[in-house]
Amino acid sequence: IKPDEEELRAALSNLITGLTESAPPNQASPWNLTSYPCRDHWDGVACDNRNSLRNITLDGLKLSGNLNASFLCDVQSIAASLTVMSLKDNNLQGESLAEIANCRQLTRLYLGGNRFNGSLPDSFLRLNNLKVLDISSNNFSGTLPDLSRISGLTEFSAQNNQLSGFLPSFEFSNFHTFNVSNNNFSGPIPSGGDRFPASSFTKNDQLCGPPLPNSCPSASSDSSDKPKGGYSKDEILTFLGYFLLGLTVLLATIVFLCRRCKKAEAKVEADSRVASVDDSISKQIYAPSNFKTGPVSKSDYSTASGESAVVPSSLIVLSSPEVSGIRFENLLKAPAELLGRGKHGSVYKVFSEEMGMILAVKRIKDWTISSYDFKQRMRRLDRVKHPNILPALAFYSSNQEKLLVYEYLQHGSLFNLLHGTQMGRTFDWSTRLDVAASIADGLAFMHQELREDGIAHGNLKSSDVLLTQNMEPYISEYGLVLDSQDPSLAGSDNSYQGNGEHLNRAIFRADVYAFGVILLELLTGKLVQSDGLDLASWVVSVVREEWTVEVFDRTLIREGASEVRMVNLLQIAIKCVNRSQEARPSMNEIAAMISTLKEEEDKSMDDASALISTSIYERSP
Ligand SMILES: Nc1ncnc2c1ncn2[C@@H]1O[C@H](COP(=O)(O)OP(=O)(O)OP(=O)(O)O)[C@@H](O)[C@H]1O
Repeated sequence: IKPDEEELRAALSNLITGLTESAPPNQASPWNLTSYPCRDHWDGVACDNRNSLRNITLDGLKLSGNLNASFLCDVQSIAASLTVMSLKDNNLQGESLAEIANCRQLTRLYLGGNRFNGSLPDSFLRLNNLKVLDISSNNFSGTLPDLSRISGLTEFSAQNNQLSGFLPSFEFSNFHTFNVSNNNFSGPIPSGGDRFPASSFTKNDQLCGPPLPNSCPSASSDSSDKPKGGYSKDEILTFLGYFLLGLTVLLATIVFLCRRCKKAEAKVEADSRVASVDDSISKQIYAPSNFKTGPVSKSDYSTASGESAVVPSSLIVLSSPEVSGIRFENLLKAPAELLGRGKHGSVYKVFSEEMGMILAVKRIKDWTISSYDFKQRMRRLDRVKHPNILPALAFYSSNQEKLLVYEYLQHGSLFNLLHGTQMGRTFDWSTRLDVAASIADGLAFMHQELREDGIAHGNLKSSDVLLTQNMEPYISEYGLVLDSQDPSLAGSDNSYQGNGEHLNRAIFRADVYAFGVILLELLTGKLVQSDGLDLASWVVSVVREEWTVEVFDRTLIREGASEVRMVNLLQIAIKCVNRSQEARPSMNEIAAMISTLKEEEDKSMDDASALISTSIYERSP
């Protein structure tokens, strides 16, 4: 028995004990808690071949009491694998469902037909793999979090609750089931809602617009808006418009005048700050190192390293409240550890006492970008956020030096997981597929948003994919340096070929190549370059010889992962590493292909779990 299954048994025992405490004796636990959940096939429990929990189905078992989701979702091995949780038609209650959000792999969550109350936790927005959410027939109240942000949601059932407020602006065309009837929702139904019948929205007194028969009151038409002897809504809006216009002009003038004053002041202040920062740097460089770990000297990431540093600016904090007020000088003083030295610079783990947090500081060397362009680029990147892209918290730029500050993610990179320490984590097929899908989503999103700016990742490798405890990937260092393993992009001098539109396209297609290499690493478990082995050419040649199965990671074969879907993913990878850029698909196309594969995988797991649930009902009296 793997230690994980012990852990799983303990978690499920805690869960079920809490929910059956007040049940009559014949309603006690459906499980024999001295046996093992996966090996002994507990009713309603579906595991994969590695004995990790995939689905838990406890519908209609008269369970009661407070659901404590942390028993399951705070256990890393469970959170990393659980995709379906179904607790329908019991007597469960409890306001604190927030911990369910730690089960980040959930695709289907059924809580309908219970007595849950309070508002739906905002933390549910973190469940970005969710496809089905059923909270119907409970006592939920308050407004809904903006569930329209969960882009994969296709079924939402929330009828028969006391939910109120406006409906989030759902993209209804993605949904095949939608029901919010019999609540207290108000305001207009977002556009596209008329794909569903009125019965999906009825019994919400204040809800209006198609498909409901009552149209929404128009802001301007109704003359009864005009109170006796007063002003109509139109008139009030016009006055308000003039007033705001006047206010804007006034504010703009004040801001303009202040800026002029500040510029003059800043010049004086900058001179003194430069002097003081220079002073602190030179003191530190020549002082003995106070780093706690690692053979790092501060000059490794300070600006000076022998140049009599001219520091034109302090650290620029981006839109991160966590690090506001951070100072470059204090970063230099903090204890640091060298994490790695790459082609383009080094990364340090820095403990910032000032912030009370651990940071990863990347020092980029020899990037010829001007300070101005660098700042523009960083600010542009800061405006594009995706849950799988690690944002920079702050940066520093001088002519000699560029520093980037990120949150330090302690659970290591995809590279470490595949080729180094696994830190007790399993990395089964479906988790690999999830990781691939999330990276593809993140890249597709960034490519779409930053296409016109010509900012691709530029240097994607499995060491840039950092994982959280729940195996959620974050791509770091997006948009920092132009470099690529893509053989079709680099010229003999490693410079980029072409110009204008062609170059722009090539830069994005180079990311596609790099992503293909990551897929190959996930599938083969092999290093990109080990003893001269070029992974992409090796895989292509093996496949050409029709020995496809030979390429897959043996642990995947042992696990019994679906060969069909592994081959499908391999085909996508091979398209990505095509030597001709033009023949490669776009990241959007790739993300869609992988998402379809993931759906097939989830469906096959659901079918397995449906078989198990059927057997529960067959066995119950
Ligand atoms: N935010 C972070 N949190 C934790 N570890 C990080 C973070 N950023 C980078 N690392 C780790 O630091 C190490 C060095 O990173 P770096 O990006 O310099 O390596 P590289 O990708 O091999 O180099 P280069 O990008 O310069 O070619 C890698 O192991 C990486 O996983």
